[in-house]
Amino acid sequence: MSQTRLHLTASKNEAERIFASLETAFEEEGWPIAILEVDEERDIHEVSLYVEGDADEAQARLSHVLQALTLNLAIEREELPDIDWVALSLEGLQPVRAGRFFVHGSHDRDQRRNSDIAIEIEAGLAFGTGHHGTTAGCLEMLEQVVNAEQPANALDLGTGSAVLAIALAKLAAIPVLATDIDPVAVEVASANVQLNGVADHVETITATGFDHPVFARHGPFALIIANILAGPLIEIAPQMAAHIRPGGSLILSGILERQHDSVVESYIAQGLTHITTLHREGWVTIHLKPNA
Ligand SMILES: C[S@@+](CC[C@H](N)C(=O)[O-])C[C@H]1O[C@@H](n2cnc3c(N)ncnc32)[C@H](O)[C@@H]1O
Repeated sequence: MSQTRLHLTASKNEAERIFASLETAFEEEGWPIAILEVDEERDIHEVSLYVEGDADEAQARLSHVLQALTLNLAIEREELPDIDWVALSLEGLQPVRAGRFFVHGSHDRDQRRNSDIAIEIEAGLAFGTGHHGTTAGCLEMLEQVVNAEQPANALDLGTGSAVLAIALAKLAAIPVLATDIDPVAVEVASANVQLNGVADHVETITATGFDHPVFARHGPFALIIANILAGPLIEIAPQMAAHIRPGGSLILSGILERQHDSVVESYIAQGLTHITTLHREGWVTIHLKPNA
């Protein structure tokens, strides 16, 4: 189906407020919404809404959201032809190495080395190609934790493209539950799981936090990895603590350096110990373990 892209530029704070309101205003449609960091120093962020269906109605609702937030921002509209989004999103995508992992698109298969754990990713509209500091930080830390602890199972909460779930399945050959709040991401995740030949190990589902019956069947988990954002990570700290096995590990990312202490404190309050933190491009990846 053809799509219309409605987009506008805003400060980070405005973009986050718009994003939160759009999620509510367009809840039923489930259309993808994205915030792109265009220029962090000048605080320019681009909010895009990909509309399948009545674009006039969507634009009117978006204007209404802006009015309600008292933001006077121009909405730009772009009709998107039927194109191969996956191919487009991979144009110019450079492969990335993080620890032993080599994350690449289909056009860079020939750059794989024998010693690599290669992960082929078609990112499409889902987040996670290994380029972001948070994904790369998670890949590095999960390799260290898996090698040290040999976990028996894992949860990748906020799986996006499934890059971390695939990394876990390839490195440790353990059952991995991969969840995401966004059904589009779950479709992309599931396709990537198939593409990388790890469908026997990875189950993908749409879920918000731990709100899904699957958690009654799965878990507790020896390893939970969640690259979402500081806010939701703090919110779900009690459930995280309830779903981690004694002796297990929690890897948290999507956290800005200045948010580090408040995330760690909220997990310490749930009976976890802070083990270590990895810094990458202004983002942190945090390793915690339940108290013995
Ligand atoms: C930053 S991306 C991370 C993708 C991938 N795991 C990676 O490391 O590259 C965060 C993902 O978490 C999902 N997400 C955000 N909040 C969530 C929640 N409460 N429960 C489940 N998924 C969530 C988003 O839809 C998004 O796909």
